[in-house]
This record gives sequence, structure tokens and C-alpha cells, in this order.
Amino acid sequence: MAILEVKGVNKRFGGLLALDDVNLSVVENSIHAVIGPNGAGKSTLLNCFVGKLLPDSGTIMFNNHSLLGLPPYRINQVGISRVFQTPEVFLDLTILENVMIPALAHRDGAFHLAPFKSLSREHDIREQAERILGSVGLLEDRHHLASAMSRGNKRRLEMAMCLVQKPKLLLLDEPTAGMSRADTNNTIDLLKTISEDHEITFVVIEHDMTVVFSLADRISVMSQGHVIVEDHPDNIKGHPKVKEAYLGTTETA
Ligand SMILES: Nc1ncnc2c1ncn2[C@@H]1O[C@H](COP(=O)(O)OP(=O)(O)OP(=O)(O)O)[C@@H](O)[C@H]1O
Repeated sequence: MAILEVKGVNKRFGGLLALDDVNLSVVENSIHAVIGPNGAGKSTLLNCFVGKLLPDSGTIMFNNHSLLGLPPYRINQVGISRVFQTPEVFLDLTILENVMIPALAHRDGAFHLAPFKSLSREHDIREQAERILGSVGLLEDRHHLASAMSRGNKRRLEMAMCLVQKPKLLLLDEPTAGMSRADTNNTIDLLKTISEDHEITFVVIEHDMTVVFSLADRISVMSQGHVIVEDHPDNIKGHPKVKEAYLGTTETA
């Protein structure tokens, strides 16, 4: 069943048609990669999913409800979270505190949050945070400061901060950009584990093809604002339209 269904989405920036009749269907609990050369429209599309941009036309349905016109905080409340290229964590707090804060925000609503007064008394929230930290392999280090973590482990922490809010759809914008190969492999393993252990659907924008082909159940290839192919990874490698989009030619050397 499709959890996210995009039909006929167009978005224009002045004279530039950044999204041109985009269609995309993301199956529940799958990992769906969106790839394409620079300027293809991937980030623009993601920005439409989270309410940062409003398409000029078309529909975006999440669990059969339209996302169009909803403000970003409402989209987050219906179960869509986004993870950025650089992990966003509170460096001066411990790993555990970093996860307890979004857990509290999810329970009480961000507007009622007074985390620094009450964290130590929140036993249920603490247990919940510890469970999630266990699932991403950070439980032992929970009392360490986030500032001391490697980039790959900061990504683990950030994922724990997302998971504790129980999202249904996680949007990852180049999750391994700028990482060492070791941190990239660490992140691939993490995403695989999360996908197996939690009922979460992923949409991943990624330029690193090792990451894409290690993770994706399905791939949409964008070029010049349009989805030119959507298929199983085995059928994407060597696809003439994909070669043409990246290399400008279908000829093989
Ligand atoms: N706010 C904006 N105003 C004007 N043009 C924009 C805006 N955002 C994106 N564009 C243009 O829309 C096109 C698609 O950009 P987008 O960032 O979505 O591509 P992308 O596939 O994510 O590229 P990259 O892989 O380089 O991040 C590009 O030509 C870009 O310059």
C-alpha cells in the first residue's frame, strides 16, 4: 500500500519549472530513494512534502490525506519527520537528554515544553529514551556529552531523536554527505537496522550510489524536474534513460 502518493505536481520558480508533472508512489515500510543530477528537483520535491513549499498544482497524499496547505508543524504531527545533511543535536547536553527532549515534546506538545525543570523527574520518558538509544546502539554512552561524538554517531543520535517521536515517514536529505567511508557504512547499517526494527517508511535523497544501492527497495530517478524512471534498483543500473540523465548520452564507452 502506498503511504505517500504524489500526482501531477508542478512547481515553478519564475521562469524555471523546477517540478514538472512529478508522479511518485512510496510503499509503506519501504526505503525509497530519489536520485538525479544536480538541479533535478529532488530538494524542491522534499520541501513540498514538509510544507516548506506549496506546489502550483498537483496532489500530495499521505495516508490518503492531503498534505497541501498544512504548515510544517502539522505535517510533523501527522507523522512526517525530516533529517538534514548535518546532524542537528544539542552539543552541550548528554546523549540521553538529547533524546528525552523530543520525547517530552511529542508527549506534551512543543509549546508546553519546560525540559530543563522536569527532565530528572520524567521516569517514563527516560525509559522510553533509553529503549530507543538501545535500538541505535548508544545506550552505553548515554551520559556522555553529544559534543564528543563522531559524525556517524551524531547521525545515530539524531535518528534516535526522530524515532522517539514515532514518525511514520522519515525524509532523509543526503544523510551521508561529507562523511568518511567508515561513518557512511555506519549510517547504512543504522538505517537498515531501523528499517527492520521499526515500522517506518524512508524517502532518501542521496548522491552516493553505494548508499542508494545498499539501501533502496525502489528508486525514482529525477531529471529536469521530472521523474523519468521509477523501478527496482536492479532495473535502474544501466537503464538508458538514467545514463542519459547523468551523462547526457545513452552511448556506452
Ligand atoms: N527557492 C528557489 N528559487 C529559485 N530557484 C530555485 C529555488 N530552489 C531551487 N531552485 C532551482 O530549482 C531547480 C531544482 O533545484 P533543487 O535544489 O530541487 O535540485 P536538486 O535535485 O535537489 O539538486 P542538488 O542535488 O544539487 O541538491 C534548480 O535549478 C534550482 O536552482
